[in-house]
Amino acid sequence: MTLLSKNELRELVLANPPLVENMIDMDIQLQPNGVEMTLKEIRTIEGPGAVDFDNSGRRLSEGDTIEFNEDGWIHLEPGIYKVLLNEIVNIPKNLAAIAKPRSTLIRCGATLETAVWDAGYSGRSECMLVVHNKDGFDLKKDARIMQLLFYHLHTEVEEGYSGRYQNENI
Ligand SMILES: O=c1ccn([C@H]2C[C@H](O)[C@@H](COP(=O)(O)OP(=O)(O)OP(=O)(O)O)O2)c(=O)[nH]1
Repeated sequence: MTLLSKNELRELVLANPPLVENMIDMDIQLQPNGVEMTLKEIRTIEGPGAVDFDNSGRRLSEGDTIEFNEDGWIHLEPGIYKVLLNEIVNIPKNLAAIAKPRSTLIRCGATLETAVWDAGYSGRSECMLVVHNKDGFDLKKDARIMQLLFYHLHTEVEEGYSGRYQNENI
């Protein structure tokens, strides 16, 4: 696997379908080693989820949207939250991606928990925000919160992602 850098990312963002669409400002969000993703919405995570082997007993936790104030900010007390991103990603069959929070979050005692973006997935993704700081953390709508890192696969997958979250939130 090799990590894509800025010029390759720009080409793929300008392709059809775009690797990442609905960016606020491509010039700011395209970074040397990845694409910065921004905050659309924050929700609570409520009720027990469930997961098993064959997904027959899978149950997702629920949650409510937390509103931004009139200046576009949210103050979050310590805890866990679901984060919805503004951007829609379209991962081709020869790439996969992983994400990391911006170090600014880490430096403030907050972080994001993320999984793997599969070859062939399209959608507006969701992650978990964890606020560890006892005094909480403030976030503004559209904040750049995480970096998505795209990797070339040694071999393209024959069948792309076709799970439950395909085309989610779009
Ligand atoms: O932090 C992440 C990481 C990935 N994704 C997207 C891209 C990924 O391709 C898709 C599905 O993720 P995963 O394969 O981990 O889901 P699953 O729990 O295994 O469910 P399924 O088997 O239905 O895909 O969700 C997110 O929304 N958030």
